[in-house]
Formats: sequence, C-alpha cells, structure tokens
Amino acid sequence: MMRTVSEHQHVVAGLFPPPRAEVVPLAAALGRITAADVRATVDLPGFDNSAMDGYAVRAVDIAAAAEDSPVTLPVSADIPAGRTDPLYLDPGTAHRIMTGSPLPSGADAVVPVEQTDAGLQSVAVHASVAQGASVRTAGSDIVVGDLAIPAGTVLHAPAIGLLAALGLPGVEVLAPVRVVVVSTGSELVAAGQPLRHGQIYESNGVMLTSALSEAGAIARQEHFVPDDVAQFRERLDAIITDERGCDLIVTSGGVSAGAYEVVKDALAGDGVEFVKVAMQPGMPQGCGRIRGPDGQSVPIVTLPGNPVSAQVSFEVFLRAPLRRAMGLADDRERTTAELTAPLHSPAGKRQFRRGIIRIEDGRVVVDPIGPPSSHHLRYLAAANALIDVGTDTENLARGDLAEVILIDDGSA
Ligand SMILES: Nc1nc2c(c(=O)[nH]1)N[C@H]1C(S)=C(S)[C@@H](COP(=O)(O)OP(=O)(O)OC[C@H]3O[C@@H](n4cnc5c(N)ncnc54)[C@H](O)[C@@H]3O)O[C@H]1N2
Ligand code: MOO
Repeated sequence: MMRTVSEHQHVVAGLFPPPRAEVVPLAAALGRITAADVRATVDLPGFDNSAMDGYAVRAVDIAAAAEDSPVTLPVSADIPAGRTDPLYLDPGTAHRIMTGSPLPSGADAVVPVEQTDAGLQSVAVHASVAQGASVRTAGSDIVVGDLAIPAGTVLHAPAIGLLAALGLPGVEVLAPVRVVVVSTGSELVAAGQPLRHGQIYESNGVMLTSALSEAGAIARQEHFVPDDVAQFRERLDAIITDERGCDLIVTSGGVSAGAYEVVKDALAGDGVEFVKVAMQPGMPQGCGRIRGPDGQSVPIVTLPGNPVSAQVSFEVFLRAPLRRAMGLADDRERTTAELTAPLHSPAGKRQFRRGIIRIEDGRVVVDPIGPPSSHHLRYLAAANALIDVGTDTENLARGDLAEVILIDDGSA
C-alpha cells in the first residue's frame, strides 16, 4: 500500500531539527528573526537631556517672564552635545544648551532659543515654561530590563536602530538551514557542453537550489554525479565534511524502480527509506538520515528526477518544514478556484496539476495548463498555482471548485 501525502509530509517534517540560533552583527540583521527576547541593557535616554536648542533653567527663575517683560539671567556655561563633565546650574542662572546635551543638575526646564534673545553672556527670556518643559528624562523611552524586541520578531530597520541605540553590537537570530543539493544521472550534461543523443542538460540542481533559497535557506548546489554508487557516496561524504556545513542534503533522481537507481542503491537500508507516495507527480520518494565519515548524522531527502516531480515534491514535502525550522511561517496560500477546463486524476492518487489562477468577472478561476506527466517543465514554469486534486477525486468538470496552492513567489 502506498504512503499518503500527509503521512510522508509528517515523516519529512520529523527530520528537521528545532531552529538553531546564531549571533549576527546588526549590519547583517535585516530581515532576520530574533531567537530570544532582547531586553534593554541601558536606559534610553541614558541621562536627562534637552529636547531643544535653548537655555537650561530653573522654571521658577523665569516664572515672571513674558513677551514684553523678559527675565534676564547670566549665562554661566555652554553645553554642546557630547559634553561629559558634571555640570551644576546655580539658582538664578542659565546654561546655553543644545538638543541632546545633558541637562545640568539643578535645572528642571529648557527654554527654546526662539523665546530668548539668544544672548551669550546673559540671556533675556521672553516666556515662562513649566517644570520639565523640553526635558527628555533618563529612561523615558526604555528602562534597563524592559523588553526591547520580543523573540520571533522579523528585524526591520527601526528595530535594528533600537538595538544599536542600546549599544548592542549584534543580535541572536534564528539560523537559516544550510542545504546542499546534488543531482544524479549519467545522462546529465552541464550547460555549455554539446549534447549527444540520449543526454540532457541538467536542470533540477539549479531549480531546487533556487527554490530552497527563495524559501529562506542557504542553499548550495553540488556538481551532479553519474549513476555510480561509489562516486555518489564519496560525494555525500565530501558534502558532510565540507567546512561550510550542511543541515540537510537534497538529491534528485535515482529513486524509482530501474536497474541503475544510484540513490536508492547507495542508501536503501542504511538509514534512508524509499517509498511510493500516492501522488502524481512525485510518486517515488525517499528520506532519512545518513552518516558521514566521522559518524555525523545528516538528514537527507531524495526527490524523484523528473523535473516537475522534483519541484512539486519540494513544494509538497520540503518547503513548509524547512521554513518552520528557520522560524518562518508557511507562506503558501491555499484557496479554492473555479476550473475553466475539466481535469482527470488517477484513482487513489492525490494529483498536483499546474494552473494559472486569475480573476474573471470578479470570480477566482484557475486554468489547468499542460498534461499531467512530469517532464512538462514549461507548464510548471508558466504556472502560478498547483491544483490539488484529492485522492478520491477522479474527475472534475469545468466550473467545479478546485483546491489551489499559490506558488507564485513574486521573485519573477
Ligand atoms: N518501473 C517504474 N518506473 C518508474 C517508476 C515506477 O514506479 N516504476 N516511477 C516513475 C516516476 S513516477 C518517476 S517520478 C521517475 C523517477 O525516477 P528517478 O527518481 O529514479 O529519476 P531518474 O530515473 O534518474 O530520472 C527520471 C527522469 O528525470 C530526468 N532527470 C533526472 N535528473 C534530472 C536533472 N537533474 N535534471 C533534468 N532532468 C533530470 C531523467 O533524465 C529522466 O528522464 O521514475 C519513473 N519510472
Ligand atoms: O510520479 Mo512521477 O513523479 O510521475 O513523475
């Protein structure tokens, strides 16, 4: 009996470790997700300071000041921003002060320069101000120990600014999953090389690497290997011991029922199980854990080689748990749409057909495009949706409502 899609989804999801944390410098933190609460390590502001360019005073000293009857005070100090020495304001005097400069002790208000004659030796103040006017008190924004940024926050520029204002050089964020993609097949040829009859250009490697990157992973493509078990195993060992690190290996090809199934031959019975999943495309699947030369255990997901099968399998089995392992939501939207053409799906299999979803006369409709078989990459390239036809549905008519997964990632 074949495994259901949801059973295999569960098994693949179980291979992913819980999210890992790493510390990155703030300059590299944009878009990253905080792994832990960040609490304020200093007060902001760190000291009482002026909100205006003007004069630090005791409010009581200028209580009688008015437009036509100014109060004149001697100016006994000048406080530009950055002055660090302790300052004291004697009663009956003023200090010239700039925005952000520390308020001298004794002062309890700032008069904006516009309400004075801007004098340097003495200043005529033309308005009274309340106690606390134009003063930004220490800790009025955030106090040591306050929650500055909660865990799970996607860091945008202002949040990074707050971390910088707190004097933090870096932040603990969730680490992306490092994935290495390796395609298999003796028929594969790299772009730029001439093709002989029976050979094809390799396409799954860069396609899957792109899909993994778009999903947020750090994905790296290895050069493909021929259908040779020894070479494949050697390549896996090299991937596992590579100093760039690898949290997951994704392979394509060599998993079905033929005589030269390199992935299956190399790994079956050795921590990796190969199964048939009741779906089209993407029926032959494998996953598990492999051991490296030093005993390291690395999860591996072995996708079928047909290009549409490989990419649809990524969508169905890998994308959501991969994102979860990085603290990211599964951002693939599902909806229902009216079919503009009939569909046939094999009995007992969940089918994922390519489609174009669009709005017609205010209704959400989906055009099925291309045949069901899994070598029609051009239709997958043109699609913005997968039509998800349930296991028990064999026929859908034009006008029927179909389940649809939106796969347009907006990167085009
Ligand atoms: N007797 C059976 N035959 C097949 C079965 C089966 O159950 N019994 N399953 C079929 C299904 S469904 C699929 S899907 C494929 C999967 O086969 P493999 O994963 O073993 O992949 P390959 O045989 O290596 O390749 C299949 C197909 O895809 C092309 N391919 C492979 N890798 C790439 C690549 N990196 N870039 C571009 N194209 C690639 C390859 O040339 C083949 O045409 O098996 C069916 N057979
Ligand atoms: O199920 Mo295979 O995945 O048709 O191509």
